[in-house]
Amino acid sequence: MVSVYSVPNAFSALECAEISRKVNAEPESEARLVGQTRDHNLRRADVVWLDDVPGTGWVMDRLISLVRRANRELFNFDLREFAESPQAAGYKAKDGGHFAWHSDIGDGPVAGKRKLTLMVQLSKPGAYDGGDLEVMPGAHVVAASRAQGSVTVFPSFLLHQVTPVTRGARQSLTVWAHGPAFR
Ligand SMILES: O=C(O)CCC(=O)C(=O)O
Ligand SMILES: [Fe+2]
Repeated sequence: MVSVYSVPNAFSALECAEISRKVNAEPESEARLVGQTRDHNLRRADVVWLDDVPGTGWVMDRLISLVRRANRELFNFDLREFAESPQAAGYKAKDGGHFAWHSDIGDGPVAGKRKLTLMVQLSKPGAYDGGDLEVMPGAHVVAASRAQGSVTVFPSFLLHQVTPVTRGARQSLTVWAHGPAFR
């Protein structure tokens, strides 16, 4: 069963650089978890919500068409909306950036409706060591492509992690598609 979908060059290097530049111009806040708590053992990252970044409407349009394509070609989930802003995350070696094993489906009214998770690699792979997004679709771990501009899509209930960044910094962009809760 294949349950991780990937698109190699969903964004060009130039587009990734433009997104990063715009995101980096905004004030970042420390990542909070579902329920608004902070737990550095679970996650250490700085986040910027894309909805707060001017001039990124085209990014959301692209993300929507990528999610639709992944859903049409592989998942066939009942998706209804994008109920949350995409989130740009920065994981820095100097801060011990990482995100331990978790599922994206939370208890809240919005996080409970997450069905697909889409991640864009904004950084060049040589900019950092570690920082691999690993997804567990079954007994084996699947590592997301590290290529800049690549997109990885997976069901939000799957366990996944970002291994600690040990050199440099990694930036990613994540968006969720929502629909009636799995049952
Ligand atoms: O940064 C990533 O690659 C994944 C982020 C993530 O898992 C999340 O925001 O829930
Ligand atoms: Fe996640």
